[in-house]
Amino acid sequence: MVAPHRAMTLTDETLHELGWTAFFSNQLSQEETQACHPVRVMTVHRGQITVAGAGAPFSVSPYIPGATPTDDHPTVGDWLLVDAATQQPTRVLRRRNLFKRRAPGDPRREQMIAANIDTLFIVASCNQDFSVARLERYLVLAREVGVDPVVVLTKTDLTDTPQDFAAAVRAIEPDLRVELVDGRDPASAAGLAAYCGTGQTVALLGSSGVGKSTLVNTLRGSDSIATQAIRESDDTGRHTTTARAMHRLAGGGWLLDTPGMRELQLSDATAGIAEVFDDFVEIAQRCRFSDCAHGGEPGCAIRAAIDAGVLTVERFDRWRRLAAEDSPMPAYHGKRRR
Ligand SMILES: Nc1nc2c(ncn2[C@@H]2O[C@H](COP(=O)(O)OP(=O)(O)OP(=O)(O)O)[C@@H](O)[C@H]2O)c(=O)[nH]1
Ligand SMILES: [Zn+2]
Repeated sequence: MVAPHRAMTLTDETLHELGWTAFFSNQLSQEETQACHPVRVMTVHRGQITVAGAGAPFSVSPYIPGATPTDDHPTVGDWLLVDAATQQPTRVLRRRNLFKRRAPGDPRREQMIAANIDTLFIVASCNQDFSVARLERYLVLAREVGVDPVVVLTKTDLTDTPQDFAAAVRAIEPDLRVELVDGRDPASAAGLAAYCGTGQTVALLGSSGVGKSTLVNTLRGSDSIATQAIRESDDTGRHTTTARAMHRLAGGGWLLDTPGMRELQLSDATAGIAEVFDDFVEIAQRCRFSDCAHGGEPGCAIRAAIDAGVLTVERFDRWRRLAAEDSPMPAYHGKRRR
């Protein structure tokens, strides 16, 4: 029994490196444990997905028989069960979290972007582009999706007072994790290694120019984006080169980076807003009128709290703006719908 046991251990290690945990293995029935292999989706590209498991990466069909809601189909970062005999995917395992966006050109349709991310780096820079309001929006999104956020403040070399920026972030939420980095300097970015260990999956979000690509290159070390294309056969047997979505990091973790992830916008985020502004939500419950607009109605607990210095008027304005954007009324969205 020695040899099979050793083989088993090796397999487990490989899956562990890919991010396999009890959360996923607990979902397998005894039958599935015997008949299927778990694999992680590395790339989704033109009707083909590339997966990695115990063994070399290979391509499988993205079509799962009987999977009707769109969400039952695989996206990047997913764990998928593949039938050992037929190599056909049988089902997507329940996700820890799922990033979606409105499909470009059809806002009623949702598109899956990425799944099973352990840590979301919300990137902002220590310069005039820094905006608490924008960070709050990204935090709301992180809460909504159910992913752990870490705020990464870049360009610390361009300011004498990086701690002031960090303090402004902590004022949003006292327990928020904040990392200060010069994104171009590997030694400075070393503080991020704690989130990028074996089997850990991270993703980055942030506005244009804050230093996301710079950070990605630093985290990946010598393993630049250009060297991580994978070759796969398309339907006609020709070889095509596909940009990978899951990038191996020096510390053993994974960076999930797709164009969709970078372009993510805040959409419906009611739950997330309530969590980031839980102090406001709680106090608003004490307003005399349940539909209080906090605009000067009698018995408004929010106004009273602002007057008493318990809540700041700046955060109140941001809360109101986010809540308005989140409203189902098109007029609040600031863009016309046809
Ligand atoms: N001084 C300094 N410059 C930085 C730092 N991080 C990034 N930069 C510079 O800022 C500029 C923008 O960085 P990018 O990494 O391209 O930013 P990005 O977020 O990927 O931008 P998009 O691709 O537009 O989304 C580049 O000129 C970088 O060299 C930093 O920590 N310090
Ligand atoms: Zn009120």
